[in-house]
Amino acid sequence: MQIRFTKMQGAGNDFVVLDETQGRLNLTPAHYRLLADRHFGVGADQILSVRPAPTPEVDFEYVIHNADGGEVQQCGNGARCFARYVRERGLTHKDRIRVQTRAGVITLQLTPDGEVTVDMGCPVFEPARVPFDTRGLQPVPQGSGQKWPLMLDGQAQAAPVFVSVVSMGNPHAVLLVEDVDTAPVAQLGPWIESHPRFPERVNVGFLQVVARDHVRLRVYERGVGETLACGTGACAAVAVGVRLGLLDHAVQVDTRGGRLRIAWGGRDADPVFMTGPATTVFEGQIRLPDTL
Ligand SMILES: N[C@@H](CCC[C@H](N)C(=O)O)C(=O)O
Repeated sequence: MQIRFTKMQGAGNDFVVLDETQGRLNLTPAHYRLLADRHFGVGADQILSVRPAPTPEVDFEYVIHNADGGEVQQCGNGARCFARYVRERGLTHKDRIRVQTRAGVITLQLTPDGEVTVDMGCPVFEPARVPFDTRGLQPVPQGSGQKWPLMLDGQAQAAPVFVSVVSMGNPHAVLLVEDVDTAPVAQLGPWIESHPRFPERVNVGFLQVVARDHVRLRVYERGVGETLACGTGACAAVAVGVRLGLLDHAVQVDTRGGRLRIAWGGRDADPVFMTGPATTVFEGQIRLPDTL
């Protein structure tokens, strides 16, 4: 089969976007892996599918697959690209778009300067809902937050790594580091991503606090590896930083691929707002095997 796609990026987190508003393409996990493959396919961190609204309360359904072919609940940088995509293709004329994700409904607002602000919903810190298995662990309190000691079984490192856990619809573990440039992202990222205490695996954020309103962040994403930016990772890192008493409520997040602005009021019922860029890179067609 031959399918049309649009390549997009938000702060360097890149996507293949597929229009399924006129009918499902019926792709398998192997098809998503091939689309994401940077040598044999188009190349992307995630594949985003635009589907018709499943209920009258929303405008579209937003379906996300990681480069490893697995379907996931949420993607922040992708949400901004989704908003630009549906507007650029004339699928809606609205500036404020509500979409159904596997993690619930989120609202995307196109701003006059071409950026997109997303209401990403409320962070959830309850470990069981991340999910994170705390059995036998003693948390270290800090501010109104917690850090959990994580032993990396079978590794030379004897001391625990301390992580804060939070769900932004998808699971995140956040570690504080002195300097993201020298942080052991390639070593610790995959160990923590697949640590048995995270039954659904986890996205791993390495957070450097520069000032109360400015951080630097690298994220080792579940199902992908390190990406140039992770929108939900930025929301998770700022929410954790606020809870630990390290950050104010509006924070500039510098990633390797660009800058995001995150605002969170600090209470359980406060949603996190993420603002940043979204760009169309090119459009094309790709031939995929019918069965894969
Ligand atoms: N790049 C994303 C997150 C995509 C999903 C993530 N890898 C997961 O498995 O939960 C973002 O911008 O939020």
